[in-house]
Amino acid sequence: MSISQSPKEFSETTFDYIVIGGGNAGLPLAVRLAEDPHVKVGLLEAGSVFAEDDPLITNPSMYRELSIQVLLDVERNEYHSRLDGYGGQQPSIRLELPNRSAAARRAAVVPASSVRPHLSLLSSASYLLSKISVYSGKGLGGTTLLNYMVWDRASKAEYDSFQALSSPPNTNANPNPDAELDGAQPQWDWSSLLPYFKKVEDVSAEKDVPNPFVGMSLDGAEAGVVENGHSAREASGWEGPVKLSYNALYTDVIEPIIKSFNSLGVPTNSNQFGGETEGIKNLRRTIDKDTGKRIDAASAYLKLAKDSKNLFILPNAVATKLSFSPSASSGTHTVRGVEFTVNGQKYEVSASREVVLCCGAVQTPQLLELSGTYVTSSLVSIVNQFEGLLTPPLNAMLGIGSKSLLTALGIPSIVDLPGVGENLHDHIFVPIQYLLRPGVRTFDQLRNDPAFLEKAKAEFTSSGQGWLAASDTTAIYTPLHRHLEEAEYTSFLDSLHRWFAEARDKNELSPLQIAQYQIQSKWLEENSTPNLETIVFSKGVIAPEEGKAYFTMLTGLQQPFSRGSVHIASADPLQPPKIDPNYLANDFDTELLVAGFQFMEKAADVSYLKEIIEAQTVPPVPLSREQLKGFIQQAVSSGGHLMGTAPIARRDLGGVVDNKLKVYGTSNLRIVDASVIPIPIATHLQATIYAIAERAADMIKDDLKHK
Ligand SMILES: Cc1cc2nc3c(=O)[nH]c(=O)nc-3n(C[C@H](O)[C@H](O)[C@H](O)COP(=O)(O)OP(=O)(O)OC[C@H]3O[C@@H](n4cnc5c(N)ncnc54)[C@H](O)[C@@H]3O)c2cc1C
Repeated sequence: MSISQSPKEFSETTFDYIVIGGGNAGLPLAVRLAEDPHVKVGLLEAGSVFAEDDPLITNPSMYRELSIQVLLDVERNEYHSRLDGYGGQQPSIRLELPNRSAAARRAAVVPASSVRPHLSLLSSASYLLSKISVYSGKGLGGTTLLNYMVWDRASKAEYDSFQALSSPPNTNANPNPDAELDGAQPQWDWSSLLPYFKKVEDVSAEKDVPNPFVGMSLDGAEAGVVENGHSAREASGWEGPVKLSYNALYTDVIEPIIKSFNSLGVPTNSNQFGGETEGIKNLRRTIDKDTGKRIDAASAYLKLAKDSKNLFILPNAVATKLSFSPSASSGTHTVRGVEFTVNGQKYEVSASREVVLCCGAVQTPQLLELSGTYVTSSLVSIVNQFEGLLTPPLNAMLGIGSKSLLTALGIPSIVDLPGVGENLHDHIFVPIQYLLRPGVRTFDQLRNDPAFLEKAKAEFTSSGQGWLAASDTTAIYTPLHRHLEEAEYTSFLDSLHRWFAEARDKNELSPLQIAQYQIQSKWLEENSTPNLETIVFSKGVIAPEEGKAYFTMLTGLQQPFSRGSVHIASADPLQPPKIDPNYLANDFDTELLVAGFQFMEKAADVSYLKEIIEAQTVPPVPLSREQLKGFIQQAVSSGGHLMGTAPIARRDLGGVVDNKLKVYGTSNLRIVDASVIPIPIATHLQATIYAIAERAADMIKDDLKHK
């Protein structure tokens, strides 16, 4: 493998495969493709390569700073400015939400009088700001360089839904999953992804150490341990590149939290990787147990390629366009090369087989919409001598995406794919925070007690262990029916169905939204997937006072009904696209968050938690249902899980890629990243994206075998 410093040399190489974006998906994909010594793989990455021991990346405690940055949207620090994928090359993207405007805040139902006395306490809280920031990582490793390192999977039902959206109507799933290796359209479901989840993972750190989660050792009847599908051992991978470990230290709030949620009927899930994900989960982490350091896509995968002679990585290179040649016979377009810039200088590089877009859910649709010209610019300069004779001119900018949207920007669309940049969804969160009674041990100790912090630093430096290697890993995944009384639940479903029928009849929903609704409403009815996640932070997150300890919970909507979009705002590839997250556009999303929030309040009222709580600090006063809706509008923040903008789905539904991840209307352009996830799934995304990348590598290799 070579990490090239010469864009010229890189551009003069003809690669078999060019991968654009060296993140969570792109880097693993490039490394796996280069396992075939007969092909040449080029990887373009917009960001830089971080040193293996850069503490900014590797020290897990840095994520605590990040969590405050992202969830509360306070000023950006060095951590962000060096890594932010939407900043740097691209100006930072801060979302203006109409419902967060000053006017809306004034009109919000939380009475001003109840907020004002606490204003200083809340001054950095996101719900007093009118913008939400969304982030992604920029650098070899992508967002795995800065994410919170938690590792989980969605449920079987959620992955199975990919198949329902991507297979032709009225056909059963491919009865023989092996058939896909003989050129048939592959399946996208739990069974076909499971081997790839396992291929990525290395859980060998768990070999001799039982899961130390306090929930596992609580009284069995109380914990109500879920036994399901595969055994925990069978469902996990033991030899993959991504080393995983369980947290070794738990704060004093974790046991009361588990007991409180258990007593509300939520079981502890001892086998969250087996396909059923409801319950209290102790999430794994991408942390090497021996060194205490973060494992990102670069630290995990580059070592696999260290001896390869056919993988060429060019950092600090922003891909700006693709060049195509039209195919008269089939009507499909073939990508010939990629234009990129390094330090403002333009270059082009050719791909003889395929180009794969792995730029994440925001920049992948941007590149599609700006996808380039019919031929490379060198050829254009020759052709330009005949300017005026050719219609349309060969150097005209072309795009892949909605014809009407692109035409409005003066860009002819070569493949009319209205789904490009649509279907944006995210997980969104709302906080509640409690001040704890004196003596309760939380991560606040690191903030409040300098001697404790020094001791923790020394321990981390000498052994990679201790409180600086520890993190919060408790998450509670629940289906809606756990949150509501039977009558409330039935009435929620009834009004949801009524809304759907009306919206469909008024043509307010896209074909994809209609298909997704059938799936998401079934999940709600059958309780087959969790709909809400509660994340626990054992510390004060929102303006904590000196010397005091807190715990914070965030309720997170996992399967929203609202859909946003990402589209180019200009034909300049270096300008950021416009992200419209459209959070809470659908009232049922607010209703679901109300149910999630009230469940957190209910848990805090159970004796185990009640005993250790001194006061609720955020929101500062108990809220009525109507006030709570206003608070949600103001306090909601992004979970950083943007996905779905180039979904695997049938073309007639608005899909952008087929089951082989190929962009419709092209012969050799694929997408492999968060944008292909077609429907919201209740999980943090990185494990799923690694698995999709591993699978994509096998598909591409297999296609080459059958050529
Ligand atoms: C703050 C935060 C915390 C998170 N925490 C977790 C967590 O704890 N667990 C979890 O599972 N998930 C988490 N996620 C989500 C998860 O990390 C991301 O969804 C996932 O990593 C995205 O993977 P990707 O391959 O789609 O994109 P990325 O990993 O972002 O990769 C895209 C790459 O493409 C590059 N690129 C973009 N445009 C161009 C271009 N034009 N030319 C060249 N290169 C380009 C970028 O620089 C980047 O390296 C978190 C996300 C955020 C933002």
